Amino acid sequence: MLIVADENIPLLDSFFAEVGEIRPVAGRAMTADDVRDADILLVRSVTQVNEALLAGSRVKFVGTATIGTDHVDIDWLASQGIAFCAAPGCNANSVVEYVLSVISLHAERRGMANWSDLSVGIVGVGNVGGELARKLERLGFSVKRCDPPRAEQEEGDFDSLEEALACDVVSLHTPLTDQGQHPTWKLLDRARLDLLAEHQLLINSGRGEVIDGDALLERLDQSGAPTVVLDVWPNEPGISVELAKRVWLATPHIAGYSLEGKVQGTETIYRAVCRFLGLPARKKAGQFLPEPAMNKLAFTSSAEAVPAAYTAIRACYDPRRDDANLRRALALPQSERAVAFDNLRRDYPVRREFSSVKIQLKGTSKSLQDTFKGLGFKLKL
Ligand SMILES: NC(=O)c1ccc[n+]([C@@H]2O[C@H](COP(=O)([O-])OP(=O)(O)OC[C@H]3O[C@@H](n4cnc5c(N)ncnc54)[C@H](O)[C@@H]3O)[C@@H](O)[C@H]2O)c1
Ligand SMILES: O=C(O)[C@H](O)[C@H](O)COP(=O)(O)O
Repeated sequence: MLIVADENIPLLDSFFAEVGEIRPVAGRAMTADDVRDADILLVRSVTQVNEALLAGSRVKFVGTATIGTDHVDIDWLASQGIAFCAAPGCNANSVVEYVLSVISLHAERRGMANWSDLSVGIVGVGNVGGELARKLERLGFSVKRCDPPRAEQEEGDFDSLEEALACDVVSLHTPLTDQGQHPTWKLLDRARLDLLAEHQLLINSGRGEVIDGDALLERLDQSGAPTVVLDVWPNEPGISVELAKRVWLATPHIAGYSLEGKVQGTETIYRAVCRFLGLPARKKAGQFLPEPAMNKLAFTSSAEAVPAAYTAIRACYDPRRDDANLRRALALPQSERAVAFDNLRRDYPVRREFSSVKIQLKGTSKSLQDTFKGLGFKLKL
C-alpha cells in the first residue's frame, strides 16, 4: 500500500506508518509522476487534485487534511470511482481564535472601552462562522448572520449580505466556488466594497478570491476606505505586495494553523482511510498533543474583564507577529517572495488554542469568569 502525502501534513508517520509505505512529497510541486503508483493520496490545500494529476494513476482514495475543498475536482473523482474525504471543522476553532484576536486589537486601537459594542457581520455561517457567532454572542456582541444557502434550507434567523456588510466588523467565512446558486467568487466586488466605510473592519480568513483583489486595491486607495485584515489572498503564494502594504494586518494563510487544528485534520483523514480499508482506527489526535509551553495564566480580584481577556487572548495568539514576518518576506526580491510565503507556513511555530490554557481566578468577578468561559479557556477557581 503506497501512500503519497504532502510533506506538510503533521504526524504522517505517527498516524499512517501502520497503514502503508509513506512517500512525502512537496504539496505545491506535486506532479502526476509523484502519484502514479500511489494507492492513497493525502493532500493539503496547495495541491490541485484533478484529472491532470490523477489520470492513469492507481489512486483509489484521496484525503485532504483541510476544511476547504476548492483545490479538489470532487466531481471528477466521483466520476472515476475514487473515494474522497475532507476534514470539515478540523481547524474551525483556530480560525475563530484568529478573528477574536484581530477584533480585540481593532477595538483597542479604536480606543473602545468595551469590544462587544462592535457589531459583527458574519458571511458564511458554517463550522467557522457558526462557532464565531456563538462565541461572540456569549461575549455580548450583536451579530448578523448571512448564509443564503442555509437560509433557503432551514428555519433560522439569517440576515442579508447588505445587513452583514453594514456591521462594524465584517468577517468572511464562505467556501470558494464559482458554481451553483450562491457563487462566492468575487462575492465582494467593487460595488459591495464601496458599501464599506472608514469606521468598518473587513476580515477575510475564508479564501482570497472571495474578494475582488483589484477592486480592493482601488478601494484602499480612496478616502474613507475600511480597515482590512487579510489572512487569505488572491493568487497565493505570489500575493500582491501592493495589497499587503495597504491592509492593516497581513498574515500568510495561517488562521487555521493551531496545532490542535492541524492534528485534527490529520486524524480525520486517518479515520477515513481506515474506514476505506476496513482497518481499526486506533490513533487519536489527543495522544499526540504535547503539554503546552504555557498552560496557566492567573488573574487577581482587581482584574477587569475586557483587558484581562485581551491579555489572555494575545498570550495564546497575537496576529501582529505573523503580520511582521509576512512583511519581512514581502520585502525580499520578487523572485523569492512566493517561496518565502510558503516557508512561513511550512515552518509555522507551535500555536495552541485557548482551551489548552487554564485560567486561575482568585476572588474575581462573575463577569470575568463568564468572559473566559465564553472564549473557551478552562477555569481554575
Ligand atoms: N484561513 C484559514 O486558515 C482557513 C481555515 C479553515 C477554513 N478556511 C476557509 O473557510 C471556509 C469556511 O469554512 P467552514 O468550516 O465554516 O465551512 P462550512 O462549509 O462549514 O461553512 C461554510 C458556510 O458558507 C455558506 N455559504 C456558501 N455560499 C455562501 C454565500 N454565497 N454567501 C454566504 N454564505 C455562503 C454555506 O452555506 C456554509 O454554511 C472554508 O471553505 C475554507 O475555504 C480557511
Ligand atoms: O481549508 C483549510 O482547512 C485551511 O485553509 C487550511 O488551514 C489551509 O492550510 P494548508 O492546507 O494550505 O496548509
